[in-house]
Amino acid sequence: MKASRIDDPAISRSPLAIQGLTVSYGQKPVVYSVDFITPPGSLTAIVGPNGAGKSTMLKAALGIKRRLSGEVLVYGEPYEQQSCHVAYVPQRNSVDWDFPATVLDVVVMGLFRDLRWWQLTRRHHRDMALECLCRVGMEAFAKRQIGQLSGGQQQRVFLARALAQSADLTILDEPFAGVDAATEKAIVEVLKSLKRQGKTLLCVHHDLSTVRDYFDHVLLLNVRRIAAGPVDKAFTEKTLQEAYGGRLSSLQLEQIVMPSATTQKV
Ligand SMILES: Nc1ncnc2c1ncn2[C@@H]1O[C@H](COP(=O)(O)OP(=O)(O)OP(=O)(O)O)[C@@H](O)[C@H]1O
Repeated sequence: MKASRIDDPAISRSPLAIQGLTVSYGQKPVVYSVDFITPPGSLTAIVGPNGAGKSTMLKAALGIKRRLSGEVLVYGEPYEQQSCHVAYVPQRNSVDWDFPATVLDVVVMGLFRDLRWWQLTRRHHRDMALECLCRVGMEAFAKRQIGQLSGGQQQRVFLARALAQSADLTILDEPFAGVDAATEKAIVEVLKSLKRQGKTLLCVHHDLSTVRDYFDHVLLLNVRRIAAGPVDKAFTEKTLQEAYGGRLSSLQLEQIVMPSATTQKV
C-alpha cells in the first residue's frame, strides 16, 4: 500500500509544506506546480525575478489567494486547521496605514488572533507588546499613530507584531524593501535570533548579494520551482541563470556566487 504523504516525516515535521501548488490570475498560471518543504528551524530566502510569483505563492499558501490546485500543510495538517502556528508580515505597501491605531495597538493585536483593536487588553499584554517593540528599537514610538511612521519604522513595527505572535513559522514578504542599512541589520539580527530559538522563517528577498550572509536555505522560483535546499547547494550560478535568465550578467553571477568559491578555496 502506498504510504500517505503525511506519513512522510519531512512533511509532518515541516512548518510549511507546499505540494503541487498552481495559482492563476487569469488563464495562465503565475505559480505552476510548486513543491516546497520548509525545513524546521531554517531561515529561508525565496528568490526570483519580478513577477516570478513569490508573493502569489505565499498568498495562496496562506489562503489569501485561491489555489487552482495543490496542498498546503502545516506540520502535516491542512493550513486552515493550523494557521495559529503561522505569522505573516505582508509587503509594506499592501497595508492601509491610515487605519486608526497606535504602534502599540498594532503589536498587541499580534498577541491575539481573535482580539480586535477596540477590545480591552490587559496590562501584561501591553507590557509584552512593549518588550517586542524594544527588541526592534521602536519602544519610543509606542503611542504614535501608525500612519505617522517612516517606511523603515513601519517595517520594524510589523516585525514586532510578528514577534508578539511568537509563531513557529513567520513568513515575511520583502522585509528589507526600502529600509536603511541600520534597519536592515536590526531586522536580520531579530530573524537570526528567532532562528536560534528554533523558529522557522521564510522571507521573500531581492538582494542576491546578501543571500549567503542572511539565509541558510533558499527557494529559487520563476513560476516553477527552479531549485530549493541549503544555500551552498541550491544557490549556484546555474540555478541563478535558470531563474533570472539573461537578466543577470556573468559578472554579476560571479560576484554573487564568488563568496562560496572563495571559502572553498581557503
Ligand atoms: N491582483 C493581480 N491581478 C492580476 N495579476 C496579478 C495580480 N497580482 C499579481 N499578478 C501577476 O502575477 C504574477 C506574479 O506576481 P507576484 O506579485 O506574485 O510576483 P513576485 O515574484 O512577488 O514579484 P515582485 O518581485 O515584483 O514583487 C505577475 O505577472 C503579476 O503581474
